[in-house]
This record gives sequence, structure tokens and C-alpha cells, in this order.
Amino acid sequence: MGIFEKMEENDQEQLIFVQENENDLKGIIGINNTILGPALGGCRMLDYESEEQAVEDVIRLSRGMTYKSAVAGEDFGGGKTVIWGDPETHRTEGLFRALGRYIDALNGRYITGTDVGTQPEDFVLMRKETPYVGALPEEYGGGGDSSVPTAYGTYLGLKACCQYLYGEKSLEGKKIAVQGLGKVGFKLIKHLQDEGAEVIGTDVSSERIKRASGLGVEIVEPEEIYDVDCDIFSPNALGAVVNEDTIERFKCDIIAGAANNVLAEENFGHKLREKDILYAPDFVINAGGMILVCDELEPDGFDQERMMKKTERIYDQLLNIFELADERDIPTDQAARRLAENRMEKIKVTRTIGKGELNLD
Ligand SMILES: NC(=O)c1ccc[n+]([C@@H]2O[C@H](COP(=O)([O-])OP(=O)(O)OC[C@H]3O[C@@H](n4cnc5c(N)ncnc54)[C@H](O)[C@@H]3O)[C@@H](O)[C@H]2O)c1
Repeated sequence: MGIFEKMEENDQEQLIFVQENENDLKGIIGINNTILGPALGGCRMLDYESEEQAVEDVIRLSRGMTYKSAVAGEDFGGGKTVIWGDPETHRTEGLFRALGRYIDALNGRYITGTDVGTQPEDFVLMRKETPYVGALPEEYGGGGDSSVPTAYGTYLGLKACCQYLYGEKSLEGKKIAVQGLGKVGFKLIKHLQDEGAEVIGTDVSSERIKRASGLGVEIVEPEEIYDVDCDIFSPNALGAVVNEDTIERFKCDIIAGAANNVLAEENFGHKLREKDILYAPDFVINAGGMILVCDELEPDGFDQERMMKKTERIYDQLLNIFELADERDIPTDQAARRLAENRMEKIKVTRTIGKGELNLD
């Protein structure tokens, strides 16, 4: 499929290819949608196998940000940047400052921050060239570790799932299989244990397994996690974990976790519904980190309490989505996208009010 076809399929407004020899920068800034406001989305650095893979990634990720922001009630659009390079060897001052110059030239149409392969300190460097940067360290006025609100929002999301399915939001006594015990997963298991849930976990890192074992988490092999008989399966590691190989293996009532792009393809939303597994759409339940960045960009600066309050809205938003999905008999991820699209349509119309002007000068 050609680039324009891919853009058309995903309602992509803009792709900006940036290249700079001196600092070995090859990147793509993707602006998916700016109906609600400037496009917001992190900057991913990955040693892609091909140009095509980088283009696909930037379109898919920036589209996801459009939905994430719209459902969370934020006034930002969706964007993302991908840098084609190895984060172990290519993260240099020159590269991030060069990218900052290109982002600055967009005059605020796009705001960036960290994602896989980039670190807050990269954006401290970028900020020397542009103010359109979020997710900064606390000492630079940022909100700090985004995995804190992400884990908290995910925990509340699990409670919303229980409320909807069992009529009781408590996680006490629930058996929860957690895949990935990293920044988000580890904080999540603490919330779950505090509420009396039984946690089974897995990771590929021995150091992270050791840390979770220390909390009394029962550990299984990475491949075994899909077969655990449990109430909730919580993916907090990789994307595409609901796929052709795993769909028949799940023995849970609920799938809800922070990982991005949990469904390998959109039709797995239908398959989960057919199997009576309640799915909390990833771009809704994992919005805490994005909410933190949006709060940094408030005119009066970052406010921790306000940010956590906004994160708490994830609970009600999920309940709305589950109701809509049942009313329309559609998968929950589709219901969430409808909610986002409705909000964008309404705001688009609102913003035409007062536009008709007659200039008599
Ligand atoms: N950090 C955030 O604020 C945030 C926000 C939104 C979404 N997410 C998503 O949540 C997920 C977790 O993010 P994180 O910040 O905790 O990342 P992380 O890198 O700290 O943690 C991921 C963990 O998954 C483990 N892992 C990798 N492959 C695995 C496998 N096959 N089986 C089991 N474990 C495996 C890693 O060893 C690591 O411990 C990611 O998908 C990320 O995109 C994170």
C-alpha cells in the first residue's frame, strides 16, 4: 500500500520526513488529527527494519493518540514522532536538538515527549531549541514519572471492569495475571495487593521477577501466563498479545492492562466479545501518562492533585464505554472509538460558532 493510501485509511493529516546528515537524524513526525487542539504524542526511537515499518508505526501510533486524547476529554489532537536509529548508540545531543528545530518550525502544531527508546533527559536537550516539549523531569517543571498515573489509572480501570461485570468494584480475592513487571506493572501489583487481590506475574527480566517475588507474587514462565485460570488478565508488557495464537487460551473474564495496541488486529475485539471476555480498550485505560503531559501544558503549570483527579475519570469513562458497547452490541474498542469520534465531531461544530465575520475595514 502506498503512503497516501495509508494516510487516507487512517485520516492522517500530515507526515513530515526529517533528515540531517551531521547528526545522523532520520525521523518522521506524524500529525494524525488536530480537531481538538495541537497534536500531542511522544517520540519513539527504534532501529526499524525498513522505511515502510517506520511509516506504519508513526501512522498507527499517532492515530492511537487521537483517540486517547479525545476519550480522556483532553483538548489535544494525536501525533507521534519516530526516529529511525538504535537508542543504545544514536541518542546524541545533536540529534535531539536537530529534531527540536524541525518541531519548532511547526509553531506548536505538534508537542512531543518520551516514548519507547527515548528518555526525559533527551527532551531537556531538545527544549534548548523548542518550547513544544512535555514529559520533562520534575526539576524542569515536569510531572515526573508517567508510569505513576498510568498504573493508577489502570488499577481504577480494573475496578471499573469488576463493577460492570460483577456489580462490585472491589478487587479483594480476585485472581489477576499480570504480564510485565516493569515500571507500570510493578506499581500496579502494589495497588492490587493493597486491595487483597491474588497476583500471578511474569516477566522476561530476572531482576524484575526477583523484585516482584519479594512482594509475594507467584511467578510463572512468560509463555504460561496466557493459560492461567484467573478473573483478570492484565497485559503490561507488549502489544498484540490478543492474537490468533492466544485467543483460545485465555481463561479469564476480563482483559485490562496498560500495554499499547493489545489487540493484534481490530477484529479481535469482536472475538473477545463472542467469548464473553470484557476488554478495557488500551487507549482508554492507559491514558494516565498522557494526562500527566497534558497537565504540564496547562497555562498555570503542572498540578499533581489535579492530574490525579483527571486520571480518576478513567473509571467512569470505561463504564460509559461498556454501556455503549452493550447498547449497540459492538466490541468495547469500537464503542470507545465512537465516543472519541462523537466528541471530535461536536467540538468541530462548536468551533465554527462565531466564525462568520464581515470585515468592513
Ligand atoms: N509508562 C507509561 O506511562 C505508559 C503509558 C501508556 C502505556 N504504556 C505501555 O505499558 C506497557 C508497559 O510500560 P512500562 O513503562 O512499564 O515499560 P517497561 O519497559 O518498564 O516494562 C515492560 C516490562 O515487560 C517485560 N517484558 C518484555 N517482554 C515480555 C514478555 N514477552 N513477557 C513478559 N514480560 C515481558 C519487560 O522485561 C519489562 O519489565 C508498554 O506496553 C507501554 O507502551 C506505558
